[in-house]
Amino acid sequence: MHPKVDALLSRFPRITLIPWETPIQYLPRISRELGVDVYVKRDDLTGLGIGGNKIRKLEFLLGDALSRGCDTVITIGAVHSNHAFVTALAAKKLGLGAVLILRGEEVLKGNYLLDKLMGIETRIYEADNSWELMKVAEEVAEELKGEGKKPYIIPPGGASPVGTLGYIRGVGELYTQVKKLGLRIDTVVDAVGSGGTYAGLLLGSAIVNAEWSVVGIDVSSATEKAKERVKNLVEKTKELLGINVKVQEPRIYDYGFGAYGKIVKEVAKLIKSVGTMEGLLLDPVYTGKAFYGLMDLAKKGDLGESVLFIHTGGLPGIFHYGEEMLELL
Ligand SMILES: Cc1ncc(COP(=O)(O)O)c(CNC2(C(=O)O)CC2)c1O
Repeated sequence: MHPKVDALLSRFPRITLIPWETPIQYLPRISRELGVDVYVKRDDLTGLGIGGNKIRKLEFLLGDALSRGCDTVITIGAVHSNHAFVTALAAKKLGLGAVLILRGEEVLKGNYLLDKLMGIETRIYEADNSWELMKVAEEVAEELKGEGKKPYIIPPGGASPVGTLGYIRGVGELYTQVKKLGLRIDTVVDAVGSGGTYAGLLLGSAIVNAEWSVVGIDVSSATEKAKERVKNLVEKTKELLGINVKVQEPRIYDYGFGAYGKIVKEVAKLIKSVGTMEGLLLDPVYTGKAFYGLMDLAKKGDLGESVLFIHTGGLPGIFHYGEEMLELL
């Protein structure tokens, strides 16, 4: 771990949910095809349940919940939400209750099937985006308080200053690994949903004074909103940390193909080719679109000679949308 990051984060409650460092993997065939060195930080292997990027945030969010004596976690997402499932699973692992506030059609596939298999309480609502359901989360919290419980609300994607600490710590781990391996990384690339991961990568990279640039791939085709959310998160997290470091402007590109969750042929084909070329599985909602953007930008020469992709997980998305993807191939 990075001493400066460690010192900065040591005063915040954190529960260890990731018992190891996730590996960095080189992709020889993709690199040869692109003429750019492509590495992957395997944060799909964070280990709890389906793994993924959210576990890093949950170490601080659930650490905070426990330090406040909370006993029930409430969070929000789409029915296929990776974040919602792993949040509830981690809560249960820690002996906490969990209520998921989900939006969209109940389909017993992927993460929603996992929600049910694990006996997680889910409540389904109609909403165009997860943030609209924060009001419902507050109502559910009041209901639980009425039952004598101590609820803890986690916003969509864990996109709060406390959640953002997760990827500041993640950058500390990544930077130390890159130095130890003697790698030179020009650009780090990650998918942008709620913006918490990207905000943590930006702020963490500034704290360790990393040489690389950080690029976000917007998977929802709502890039200006994503930039605003990221900027706001960076500023609020700097306040939480009591620091005033200069952070690069968010560099976010739209590869949402028109809408969040839209399953498209280009991405389905890319998932197949990356899977068969490198044995690496991407998902159609987040990492498949993000990797598509990485390859497109790399071909244009926009990412330098050496790129590192943060694989943020999302495997259940293949099982939620697999039949739709198959029809496109
Ligand atoms: C596999 C995967 N990769 C990247 C992201 C984007 O992360 P951020 O939300 O931190 O921007 C998600 C998010 N998922 C959300 C969810 O509800 O699952 C928060 C949207 C993700 O699941």
